[in-house]
Amino acid sequence: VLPGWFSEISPLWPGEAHSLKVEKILFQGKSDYQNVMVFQSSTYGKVLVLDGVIQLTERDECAYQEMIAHLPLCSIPNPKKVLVIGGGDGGVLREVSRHSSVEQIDICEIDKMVVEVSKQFFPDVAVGYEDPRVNLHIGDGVAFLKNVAAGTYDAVIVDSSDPIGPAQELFEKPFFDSIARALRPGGVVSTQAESIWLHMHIIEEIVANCRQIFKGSVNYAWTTVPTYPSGMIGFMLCSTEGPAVDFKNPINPIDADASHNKTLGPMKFYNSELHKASFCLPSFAKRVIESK
Ligand SMILES: NCCCCCc1nc2ccccc2[nH]1
Repeated sequence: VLPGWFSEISPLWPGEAHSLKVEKILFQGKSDYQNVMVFQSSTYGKVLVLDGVIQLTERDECAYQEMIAHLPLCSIPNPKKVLVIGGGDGGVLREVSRHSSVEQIDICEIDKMVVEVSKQFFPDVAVGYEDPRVNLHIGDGVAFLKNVAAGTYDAVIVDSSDPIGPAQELFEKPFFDSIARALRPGGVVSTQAESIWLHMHIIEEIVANCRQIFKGSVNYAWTTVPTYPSGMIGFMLCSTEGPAVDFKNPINPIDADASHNKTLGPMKFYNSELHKASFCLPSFAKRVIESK
């Protein structure tokens, strides 16, 4: 049989669809929250798809996981307590574990099937769960944050899917309020913040909410992910009132010699020059994001 093609048709990117050549479908399931599929692509390794939307491929996941984790953690001295909302594939955990100052990594993922499927088909991504500092909570991030004592975390990373489906609430103001409350003064948050090519209106709203809630700094950074429509995705990087955080100046380099970095191997994407460059925006985005 001729291998088929997977085309990513979604209301999130009307009129366009990125396609990948399929060698073999490895898993198809329906969890309590979404459809889950894994396929072997011809040129991007294995691919994780949730409700028809590509979440990661083995070939380019590094560009997303490394940036969403190191942009916040390399911007503050000595991060100790980190919370990941979403990120059930374990890739953000892998990257957070590279920071030897970190003592506790809590993760709250709503869909158990994503964790199990990642451990089965994406061992180099799910390796993050093997770190002894990781505590996995299966549940809704909104509810989880309500039970967190104020000022608990140095950093919160929201590795969500998109505002259509289970992650919808993770893009709304009350959720950002609960993050600000959970962070210490001068604490930082990094969230998946869509594409400036496709979602400028969503980003405009997110930025307006963040400016009301995070009284430290509010920045938008971006990375290039070939298998995401428009070839890129961005992040909100915000800090709460307190010790100033200059996201554009990475003050906390990763200890490359730390033991966990020896087992994980070198980073494939992030470096401090790219850290600085990732906050440079095209004019059409700058005038919306930096004026709000
Ligand atoms: N944790 C996975 C990150 C989000 C994956 C889904 C996705 N893919 C996208 C492509 C362009 C803009 C927003 C997108 N959102």
